[in-house]
Amino acid sequence: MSEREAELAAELGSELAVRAEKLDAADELRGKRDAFVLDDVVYLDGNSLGALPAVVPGRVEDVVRRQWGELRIRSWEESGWWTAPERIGDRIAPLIGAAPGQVVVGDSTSVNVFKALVGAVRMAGEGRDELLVDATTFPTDGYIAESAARMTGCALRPVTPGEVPGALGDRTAAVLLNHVDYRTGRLHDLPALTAAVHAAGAYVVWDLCHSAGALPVGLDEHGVDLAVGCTYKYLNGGPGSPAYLYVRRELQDRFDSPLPGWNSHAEPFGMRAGYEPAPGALRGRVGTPDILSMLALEAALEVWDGVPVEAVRAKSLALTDFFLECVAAYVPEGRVECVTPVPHEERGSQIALRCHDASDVMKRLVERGVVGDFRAPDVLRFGFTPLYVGFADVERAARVLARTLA
Ligand SMILES: Cc1ncc(COP(=O)(O)O)c(C=O)c1O
Ligand SMILES: Nc1ccccc1C(=O)C[C@H](N)C(=O)O
Repeated sequence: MSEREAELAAELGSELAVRAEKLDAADELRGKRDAFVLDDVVYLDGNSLGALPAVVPGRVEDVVRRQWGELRIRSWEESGWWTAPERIGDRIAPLIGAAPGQVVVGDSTSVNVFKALVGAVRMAGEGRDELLVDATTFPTDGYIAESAARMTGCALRPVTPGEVPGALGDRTAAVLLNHVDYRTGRLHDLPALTAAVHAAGAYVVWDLCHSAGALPVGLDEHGVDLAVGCTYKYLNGGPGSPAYLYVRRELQDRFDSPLPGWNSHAEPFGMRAGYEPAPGALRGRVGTPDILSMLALEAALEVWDGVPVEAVRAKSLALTDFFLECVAAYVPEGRVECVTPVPHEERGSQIALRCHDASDVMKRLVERGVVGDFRAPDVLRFGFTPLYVGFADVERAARVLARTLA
């Protein structure tokens, strides 16, 4: 770099740093950062594991020492343990555009994908023996779909989300899609794809792992049939926190879970030999809930009090726009290729940059205090959680990235 070039870069850098400061000062969500336990690392991996909300350790301590340690068995009732899956489901519901009574928390996302897909095929009924799955999906969804297809006697057709409308037909039973692609960060058109699946007389299952807590989903508004998602990314529930299952109210009576455990029985303590499903979202339950993780999640969700998802979306787009601008200013042209769509309506809350030495670059970035992640074979992934990431973080991340790529 010539002296003049270095001067220009420094000027540009200080201009962007000043802009970052102003953007942070004007940010309505700025105060939310204090609700999290953070250090001086720029944490851009909340799309893999959300940061720890400060309220969680104390709550978990109470659950362990008092609820478990002192109340013991009484806590199933007195501490609200038994009803936690539906209570916490109702806490998540507004974040994904669902009215109460349609979301139940429990099990992993993978297990809920299984329940939802097999449940969808069973609802579709005779003559519909084809299952479409997003060919670019996070692998677990593809594995589960393959097994669900085999078990239900369906043929599995992997297609890209864009190919779905053309692939639908009168044999399609169900379609499994991702709202935001885990690798590229592409946001798919949930309203249009849902409408297309319905026009073909089939059922749609949406995986919301990378959208819930980052952008409005509108499940009820768009008539989604079934949806699943994890709670450890933008919902900050903690490592391995339980996932959730949404079953649209009008379908609940017909939802025939392939995992009908005693927790979804109409009368669990009746200890009857025959299975009779509980009404409502409860039907999505299986066995005894994982109380420690579940109540940590419940505490974590308190950070959402008074936070509209629309404000989160607006900040998320501003953060990713600003990151793209800083990367364009600092990183030599051609060194990375952005694989995340630029139009807002096609972008989730992450930026994915492709470069041949991505694995190595991410290791060095982490050493320098900027934490994103690497996704094989060549993607640098940066997730922006609007509740705790600020604009100065974004500017610093792009600056350190440029230095690392040099
Ligand atoms: C889209 C998507 N689906 C599913 C999963 C994971 O499922 P599970 O919670 O069962 O590990 C992830 C990430 O872990 C994901 O990104
Ligand atoms: N659950 C995990 C456990 C360990 C490491 C990563 C994850 C992830 O969630 C990865 C994420 N789903 C992704 O989009 O890559």
